Amino acid sequence: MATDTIVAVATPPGSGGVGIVRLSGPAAPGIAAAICGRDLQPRQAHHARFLDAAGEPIDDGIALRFAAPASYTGEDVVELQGHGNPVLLQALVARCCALGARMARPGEFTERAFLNGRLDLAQAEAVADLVAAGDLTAARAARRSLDGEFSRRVDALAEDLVAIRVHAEAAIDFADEPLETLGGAALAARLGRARDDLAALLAAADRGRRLRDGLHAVIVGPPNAGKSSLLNALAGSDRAIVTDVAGTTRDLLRETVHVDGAELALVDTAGLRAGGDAIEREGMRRARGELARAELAIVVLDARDPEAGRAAVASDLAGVPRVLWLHNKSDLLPPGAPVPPAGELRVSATRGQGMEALHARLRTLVVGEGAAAEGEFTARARHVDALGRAAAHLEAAASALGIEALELAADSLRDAHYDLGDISGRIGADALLGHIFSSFCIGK
Ligand SMILES: Nc1nc2c(c(=O)[nH]1)N(C=O)[C@@H](CNc1ccc(C(=O)N[C@@H](CCC(=O)O)C(=O)O)cc1)CN2
Ligand SMILES: Nc1nc2c(ncn2[C@@H]2O[C@H](COP(=O)(O)OP(=O)(O)OP(=O)(O)O)[C@@H](O)[C@H]2O)c(=O)[nH]1
Ligand SMILES: [Mg+2]
Repeated sequence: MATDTIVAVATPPGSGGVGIVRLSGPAAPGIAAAICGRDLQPRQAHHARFLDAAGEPIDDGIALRFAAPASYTGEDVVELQGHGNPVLLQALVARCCALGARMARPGEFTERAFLNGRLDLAQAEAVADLVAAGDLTAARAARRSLDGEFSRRVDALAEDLVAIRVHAEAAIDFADEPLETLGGAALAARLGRARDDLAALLAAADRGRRLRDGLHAVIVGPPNAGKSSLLNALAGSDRAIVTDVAGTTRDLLRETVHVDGAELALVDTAGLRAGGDAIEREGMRRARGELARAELAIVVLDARDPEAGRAAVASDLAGVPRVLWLHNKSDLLPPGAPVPPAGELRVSATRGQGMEALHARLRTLVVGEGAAAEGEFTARARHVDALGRAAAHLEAAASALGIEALELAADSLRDAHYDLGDISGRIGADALLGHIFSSFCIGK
């Protein structure tokens, strides 16, 4: 348990209806009593004046105390909920510091919740994901991780590994007997199941990671096809200038959008065509530079003449790992117009036709096939990496078991078990902690 007391403004910078100063640590109740002029009862809302050193009110508001260990951090916690004015909030923080608190580092409240066993590491990371979630689907996935859904699956697997390790270690002690008589077949079967479970968890975690990390997607196509209109439709706002003049967009325009929980870092670009003035040519140069780094190209064609557009961009798409072809302006097509080739979508950016199918396709491109929305949770590259290492160690354990090299198998099983421990942070992960919590916002 920490001996010092931390303080920070927990609400976002700027002014708002209410602003919260949060304290955690043993001195929090005393500091709050000095500021409020009386002791605070745990879990009761008190309306109080928040006093400065001279006894003059800095603000008035609601004071709340949570007594250790029944608090967010597991320590004594106090919240001073004042008016949402940054000047007043900073004055309150300064007063808390004068009374013995110190300013919290980013993520330090959640770090303390972790250190005091209120959350495991994957859950603590999910707090940051929940705060950053760009839509409700992403928030729900983060919520599941925060509730421990991901951690429970990791823990269940870790428990299986413990049982398998115990079995393997016991067999080592009877090394003069054949493995068969020591339940070798059952051991191999259990290990096989653990490998299957791990593979399924790895796939789910990788989807969770892609959900969180998103894709860098570049919108390209011939001039006037509706690229900027598409960006606006996906963003749900008039981000980009749209006109009927070919060559409207010159510079790159970046916008992060969320489709069904998946994040896309979208870039609108200048239309690609031969010729153009100096500005337009510079715009095309930038568009091609962006394409070279794209994880996904969204090609917008005019549905009335897709082949001309296709020819104009085809040579620029080499090396882009994913390409989605859209036939835009479907509303202008005559009835009975030929349907696009398989895999290509017909949409109308301005009328909204086909946008639902587009959302579904984009989500699949980000998260991958087989991504059941149900039960999805957020995960990070760090988790996927740990699961991948554990999977490699289980492979090695299975091979070793196959040649009855029990000691080797036991070593690999232990390594796999430790890999899983990195995810929850329950088995020595000190080096990771500073890195993880420093990416939080202050006051979280
Ligand atoms: N005002 C306020 N709102 C907030 C937070 C906060 O710290 N303060 N949170 C901060 O992230 C989130 C809620 N998370 C919280 C998690 C646990 C506890 C807590 O006091 N837990 C105790 C008591 C549980 C109970 O009685 O229900 C415990 O777990 O023992 C508080 C907030 C979002 N809203
Ligand atoms: N009817 C119809 N018009 C559209 C649609 N999408 C875009 N447009 C119109 O097509 C014109 C060009 O749209 P933009 O979004 O500016 O096209 P762009 O591809 O960004 O064009 P540049 O930036 O010049 O390369 C505008 O007049 C839009 O209103 C659509 O789905 N249906
Ligand atoms: Mg444009």
